[in-house]
Amino acid sequence: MASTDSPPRSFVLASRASALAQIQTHIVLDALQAAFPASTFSTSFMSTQGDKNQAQALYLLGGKSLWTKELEVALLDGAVDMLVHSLKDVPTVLPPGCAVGAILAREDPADSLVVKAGLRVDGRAVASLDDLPKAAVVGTSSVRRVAQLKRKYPHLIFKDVRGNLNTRLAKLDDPEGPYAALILAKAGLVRLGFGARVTADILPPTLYHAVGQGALAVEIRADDEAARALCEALTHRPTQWKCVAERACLRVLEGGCSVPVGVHSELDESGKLTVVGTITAIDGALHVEHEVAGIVRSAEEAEALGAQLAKVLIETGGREILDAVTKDRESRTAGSGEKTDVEVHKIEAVMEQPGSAV
Ligand SMILES: NCc1[nH]cc(CCC(=O)O)c1CC(=O)O
Repeated sequence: MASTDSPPRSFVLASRASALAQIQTHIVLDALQAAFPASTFSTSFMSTQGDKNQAQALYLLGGKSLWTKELEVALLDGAVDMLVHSLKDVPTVLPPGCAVGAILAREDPADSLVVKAGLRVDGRAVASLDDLPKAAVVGTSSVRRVAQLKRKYPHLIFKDVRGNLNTRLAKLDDPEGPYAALILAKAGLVRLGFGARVTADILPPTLYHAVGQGALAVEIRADDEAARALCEALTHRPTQWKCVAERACLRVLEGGCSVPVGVHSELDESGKLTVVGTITAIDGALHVEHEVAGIVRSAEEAEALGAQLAKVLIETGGREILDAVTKDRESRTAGSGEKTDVEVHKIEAVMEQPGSAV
């Protein structure tokens, strides 16, 4: 436990090296520095498995910790003290010794349509997905988005697009490139200063966003009480309750960022939390959707509500959809697991060190 007379500590904040990750880390650093002027904060940026493997479809990479593993190794080693993540990239089960310390106020969690610069169809600007012609190519690397959008737009072609946000926008606007539009998280575009590129939001019931989308999380060592106390001050309670409910739902569904689970949450002034969850088959043919609501007074109660939503989804057809998704992925990745094995060994080595687990 940090006592009040212990010398102010310095904390190293770490994240991926992408432009978005660096901006997000500075958002957290500025908030910490303002709230705790006696402590010092610095940054460290590194690339992750998700950054390194840009060729393979995210869905087939399949791992739940693509964006977090290398960072967690550095955290548990004590090389860094706080990891800044997009919450939606944080697996619902963390390695032993790691904990979510803070969840900051959420940006708009919506998914947005971004149309190719200057694109016109029949002489008119494109204002929504409804304006795109048959066989137009829409770029997104999220199975959740593809699965849901195939239901309403079976005539469009959904094509994987990888790379950081700047790269994706360059691929979109390339006059020789195949994409008529991309679907991207609005929060990332806004934080990078590309908010003006948003053509339209794609909202429920057309598209439910990812669990945790739009929120920033700070991951800490579970036994670092000083870091935990600092993080407590950054946490935005309404965002935290919505997001822990969404994450509890996904945890029960045994999913990761690459399964077609969508959500939408609302918390009103009376403390009533409403969470809608969806599971959609990869081809869009099957879809289950449910809503739960209840008064919540703590993160634990929010978590219980999210877990209850998952149970209803599983019982009403979700189980069959998730099993089919798993089978599909296994059949497409058979014999190509080497990269993942290497990373797993690395993290196990760290977790075996005495004192790194709680
Ligand atoms: N790894 C993808 C990812 N992780 C977080 C964001 C955007 C920011 C957020 O959702 O908080 C994105 C980009 C996207 O989905 O378009």
